[in-house]
Amino acid sequence: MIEIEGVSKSFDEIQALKDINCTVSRGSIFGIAGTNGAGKTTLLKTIAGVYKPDSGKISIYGADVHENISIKSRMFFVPDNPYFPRGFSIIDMARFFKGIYPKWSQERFEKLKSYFSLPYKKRINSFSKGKQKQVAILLGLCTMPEILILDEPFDGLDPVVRQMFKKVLIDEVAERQTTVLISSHNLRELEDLCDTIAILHEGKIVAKKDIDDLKQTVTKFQVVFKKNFDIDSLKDFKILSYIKKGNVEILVVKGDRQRILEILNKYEPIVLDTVPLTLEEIFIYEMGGIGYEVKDIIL
Ligand SMILES: Nc1ncnc2c1ncn2[C@@H]1O[C@H](COP(=O)(O)OP(=O)(O)OP(=O)(O)O)[C@@H](O)[C@H]1O
Repeated sequence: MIEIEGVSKSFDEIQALKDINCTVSRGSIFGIAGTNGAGKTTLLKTIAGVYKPDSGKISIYGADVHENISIKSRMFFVPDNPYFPRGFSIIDMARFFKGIYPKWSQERFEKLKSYFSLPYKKRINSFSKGKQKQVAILLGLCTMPEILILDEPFDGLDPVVRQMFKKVLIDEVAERQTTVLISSHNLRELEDLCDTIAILHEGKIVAKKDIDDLKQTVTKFQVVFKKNFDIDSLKDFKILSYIKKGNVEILVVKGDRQRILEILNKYEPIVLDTVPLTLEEIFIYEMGGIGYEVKDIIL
């Protein structure tokens, strides 16, 4: 539903986005990870129609998003530093948004209000950065968007509130099929929330993965074999890492776990452990093969 085709964007001599191609399907939570300056904000602002790409295009529901008011009215963008008019409280903002967003839900506002403890009648500009971000996300949810774009939403939120927002977002997608795009400089932050994660580095998408698929297909095995193990017996699989430490062999292999276990069992292992991998480790192994210094890209 969101089609990004050959998008590039420069600011003077800085090329912030370089030929980005990607599709985001409806009802998915799509994460964009990358270090400071990778191009995350530029990509999100281009998707939100704030920036016009220098080349390429972004289509949402088949139409170009830039200067398209009808599409923009179906999305909500929470920037890294949300802006609130001077002197406005959350209640004032709710009243203001009710007037400009046709699908504003007062019912949802009341529900979220009882859930998130915030000073609803105080000036938002006096709030901490984390609290201002909470307000922006909360108000964004009440506009009942079809597409919710969140730039570094968890930055500055304490762990309890972060978990609460993650739950609200997951419920939102499950109930309303909202498409959510989230950026973060921390891959771990996106791990338990996103269906798909793209890693942006120096303006390019250097990896894009379906999370469930990844977790199922990449396994780490720690084995002590009785018989001499021949790594060639796994030639039908992609070996992402193979290390031998004394008599312990550590393999990270992509492919059907059951079939791999059958092969390893032929060497009569004395010890055979399958170790769950974090998403970060999977990306490191996967991208190691294409020569990126992943540790520098994902924090
Ligand atoms: N309005 C602008 N004018 C000039 N350069 C810009 C502008 N916006 C972004 N850039 C540059 O484009 C590059 C990508 O910036 P962007 O803000 O998109 O990265 P980011 O991944 O969101 O970084 P961060 O995590 O620090 O917010 C950077 O080199 C940045 O300096």
